Amino acid sequence: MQWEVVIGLENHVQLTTNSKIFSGSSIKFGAEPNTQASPVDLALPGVLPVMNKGAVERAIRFGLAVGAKIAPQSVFARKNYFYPDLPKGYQISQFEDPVVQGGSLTFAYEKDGKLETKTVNLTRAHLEEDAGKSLHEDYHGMSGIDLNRAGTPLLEIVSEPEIRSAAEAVAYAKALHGLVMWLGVCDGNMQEGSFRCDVNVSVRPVGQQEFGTRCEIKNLNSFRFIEEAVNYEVRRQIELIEDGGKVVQATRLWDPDRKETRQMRSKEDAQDYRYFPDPDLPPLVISQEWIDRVKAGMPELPAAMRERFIRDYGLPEYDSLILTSSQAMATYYEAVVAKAGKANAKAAANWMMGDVSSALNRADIDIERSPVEASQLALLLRRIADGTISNNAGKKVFSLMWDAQSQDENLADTIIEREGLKQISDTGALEAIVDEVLAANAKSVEQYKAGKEAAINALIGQCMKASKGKANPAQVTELLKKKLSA
Ligand SMILES: Nc1ncnc2c1ncn2[C@@H]1O[C@H](COP(=O)(O)OP(=O)(O)OP(=O)(O)O)[C@@H](O)[C@H]1O
Ligand SMILES: [Mg+2]
Ligand SMILES: [Mg+2]
Repeated sequence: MQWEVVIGLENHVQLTTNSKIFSGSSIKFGAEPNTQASPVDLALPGVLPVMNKGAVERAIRFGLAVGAKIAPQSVFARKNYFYPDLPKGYQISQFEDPVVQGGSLTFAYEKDGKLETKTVNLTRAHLEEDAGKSLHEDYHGMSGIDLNRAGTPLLEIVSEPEIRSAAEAVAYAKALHGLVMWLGVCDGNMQEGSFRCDVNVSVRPVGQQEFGTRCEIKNLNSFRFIEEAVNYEVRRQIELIEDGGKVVQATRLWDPDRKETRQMRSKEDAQDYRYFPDPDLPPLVISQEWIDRVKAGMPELPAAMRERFIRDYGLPEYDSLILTSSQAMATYYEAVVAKAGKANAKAAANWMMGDVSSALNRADIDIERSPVEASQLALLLRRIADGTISNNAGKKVFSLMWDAQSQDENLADTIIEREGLKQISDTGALEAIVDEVLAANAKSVEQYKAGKEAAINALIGQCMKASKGKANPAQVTELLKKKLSA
């Protein structure tokens, strides 16, 4: 049987406010346990929550960026459940009328060596408060509760079940991560839990309309865990069904050490939470003026920048998506093009998606910390474009520039000179090489003259070898053709 994978993601994005969503307590990470929990966060009797405007503003930013509807009026509800880290016995969230409705996210990824782009629709994004944290290790031999995180503002972003593989799920999550950081609504720190992902996974026979039963893997805080957990879960569900079993809707946890998902609890449905509007909070009203004000203060958005890259630099959609996957990447790219010229825009994109990205991945650093500066890369591109060095020599120069960790604006020239990488473009010198090669390769010459055009490649290869790779291949080809047709 052929199976199709169906995935929907819920992302909990911690907002970059200074204080909590309904109280003035700080949300700064790393404070002593229980030093940042106010009576409001603890729901002590007689206190009332007050909505943090900054959190709403960030939700509006996000909604505008994904082309969603910003609800003119949305409602906070109580989601009731019992857990030791939830001091109130309920979480304030949004249920029926979320603040952000609809929208979509477009992203690029590689599938079986092919470059793909995809748009996933969003269901909603709603504001809610985070719960506290149970400390199971090393607390006087007991479990302790740290309520510092209780009341931290979150935006929960929910996708439609339109994702079809682990690779797509990772690409979606990365695009979302890049976007919320771009917008400044989240610091994106996954180790500190600022960006967490719940992955809903089901499988169905190819061709079947109805969805299979989903399992939800909670709280994944790395892209690798998303990939591993989805792949494991898909295999588990298929094996279960093929053995005659049935998937039960459940919440599962990913165990990164044993590389498996484990059932945490059978899934509760909305009705189990007994949602009802929070009587302590009035409806959240957002005027068009407020939306306009937020819009006016937003940076150029990735979607607009993408269009501009396609229009102004002639880039394919895939390239434009990759280059706008983070603001730092886009800024770097534009700085390279500004110095290397628009004619080198596509070459700059290729370099960034190729050698630059590989080097960053190997060093496990972001582009902000790249030892090769945009202006240094731009000079290298110009030297390749003007024929000073070959593309291959360019790769060597790049790797030497990377290791040099130098601020030298002319680093590329310095290295080309030092390593003697300049192409031989002097026609006299080239002619000598070409003549020599023609004399020594009578057989290829004969084949070419007999109409086998591919025979010229062998001759080009010989010329490159004779010049130790420094001949300009375009010039060599031209010279060879001229001499062979003479
Ligand atoms: N059959 C299915 N297979 C895979 N994903 C699904 C399926 N049905 C729904 N989903 C996805 O599951 C997610 C459901 O999230 P939603 O927040 O609406 O509800 P929930 O998980 O029940 O609530 P909670 O926020 O309490 O976890 C969505 O991303 C949706 O696309
Ligand atoms: Mg949810
Ligand atoms: Mg869920």
